[in-house]
Amino acid sequence: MVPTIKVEDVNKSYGKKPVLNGVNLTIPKGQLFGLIGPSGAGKTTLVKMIVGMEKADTGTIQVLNQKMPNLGLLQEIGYMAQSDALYVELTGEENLKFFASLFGLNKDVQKTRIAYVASLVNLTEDLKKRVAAYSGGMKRRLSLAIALIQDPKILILDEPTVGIDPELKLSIWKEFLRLKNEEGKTIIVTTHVMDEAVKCDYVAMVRDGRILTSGSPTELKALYETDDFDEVFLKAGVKQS
Ligand SMILES: Nc1ncnc2c1ncn2[C@@H]1O[C@H](COP(=O)(O)OP(=O)(O)OP(=O)(O)O)[C@@H](O)[C@H]1O
Repeated sequence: MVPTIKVEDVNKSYGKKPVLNGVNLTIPKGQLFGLIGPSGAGKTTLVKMIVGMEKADTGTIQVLNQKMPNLGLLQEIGYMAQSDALYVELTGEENLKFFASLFGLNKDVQKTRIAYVASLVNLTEDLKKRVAAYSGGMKRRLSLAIALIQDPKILILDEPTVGIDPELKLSIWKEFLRLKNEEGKTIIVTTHVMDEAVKCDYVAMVRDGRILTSGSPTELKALYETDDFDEVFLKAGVKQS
């Protein structure tokens, strides 16, 4: 089977600082893939390269069998960045309409998609408010809604639930699982939070620009002989250093 995302021998430096070192990943269609690691590990840099916003110095990245960066794939990738890129003078609804038009959705589809994504992130009641008046968590939720607006095959979500309350976090994760199970979406999520990592099908632990270890949560717990995912990360780090 052709993987949905393939990262091969990727290296990246900013100036003299190496940020990614020989990274390899293969992500099949319909997988919920977690990239976990401490701040500064290189997770954002890696996902930006998969989206096509950054270029690898060496190595290759293929998405849906095409080499990245590739503008033709924009429609197929929903990306939620760590910092919100929103038009704060517009309302939530106007932001969603803007992105929906950018992706060429017709008026009827726009209406249906906006209603769906807004309800998913619990923003239906706030759609008419200007984003300038949104809280940090509401902005995160709107960014997530925008990532989903064009119904992309692939979702790349950089810390999607930071600043979101526990109840909504649970319902958002439930939706990720539904999107994967029922719609076959391929989803990459970066997180610091181990209880989110265990919900993924497959996890890669990143530190200092390298993949320390990877596997399903069950495999990793067995490999490091612990039920505690925090401990898996610590033990993986010790083994490498
Ligand atoms: N545009 C840039 N120019 C220079 N250095 C950068 C740039 N972007 C990232 N870095 C550096 O690369 C390293 C990896 O950053 P990155 O944002 O990928 O980490 P991260 O794992 O996503 O961390 P966090 O969880 O805090 O977002 C950091 O040391 C960061 O300072």
